[in-house]
Amino acid sequence: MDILEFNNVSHNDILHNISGTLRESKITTFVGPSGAGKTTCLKMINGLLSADTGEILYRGKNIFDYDITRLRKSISMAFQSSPMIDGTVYDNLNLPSDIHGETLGRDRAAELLGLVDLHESFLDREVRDISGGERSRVSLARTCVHEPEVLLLDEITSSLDYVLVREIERLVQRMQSEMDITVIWVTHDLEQAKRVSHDMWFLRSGELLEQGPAEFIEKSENPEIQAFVRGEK
Ligand SMILES: Nc1ncnc2c1ncn2[C@@H]1O[C@H](COP(=O)(O)OP(=O)(O)OP(=O)(O)O)[C@@H](O)[C@H]1O
Repeated sequence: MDILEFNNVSHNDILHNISGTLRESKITTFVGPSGAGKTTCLKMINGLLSADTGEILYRGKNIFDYDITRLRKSISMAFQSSPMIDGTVYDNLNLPSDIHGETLGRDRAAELLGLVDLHESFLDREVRDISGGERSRVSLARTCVHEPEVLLLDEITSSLDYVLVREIERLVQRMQSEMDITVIWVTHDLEQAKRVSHDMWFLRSGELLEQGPAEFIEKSENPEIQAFVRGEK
């Protein structure tokens, strides 16, 4: 079943008539060369950017017909380089609640760390003292505070070395299946996309050239996609 649908979505000069669907409880990666519009598409899904024309449907309803606060609880986003505030891991996990005038319980915070295989003793660690891999885990835990249905991930492994990249990929795959959530993951790394994707969207110059089960990327007859797969663009 499709959980999200783009209908002829355009945004400034960046996206042009994007129409496509995203399946529920799957990992879909947005791939394509730099400047293709991958991050812009992602930001449109939770209303950080709006369409000039066209619409995005979430469970059949225009995303702007939802209360934006509730939408962002259901559709949560983790950013490149895992931005954090100064303070402890707990302070950072508490941020999404704090924004809504709530406070995250310590037990729930410890549970969230468990989800990403970090011991609860991390709650009182200063974020400036934790490693890059731990930081990525905390960032992922933070996206889960409000038990989202959809996780939007923007290049979350780009600053990590290869071993950590694989660890985070396995963690996201496990989170996806254990929590039965939908993951939409922007990556410029085709090998990563091939490892983690059920489905892919291939974007280039603000257009969605092809979409579907991940295998299409190897079989596509589109010369632009073939060139990308060969590493030429
Ligand atoms: N706020 C903005 N104002 C003007 N142009 C923008 C803005 N944000 C993005 N762009 C442009 O839109 C295009 C698409 O950007 P976007 O970040 O969505 O691409 P991307 O596929 O995620 O690229 P990358 O892999 O390099 O991050 C780029 O040419 C970028 O310079």
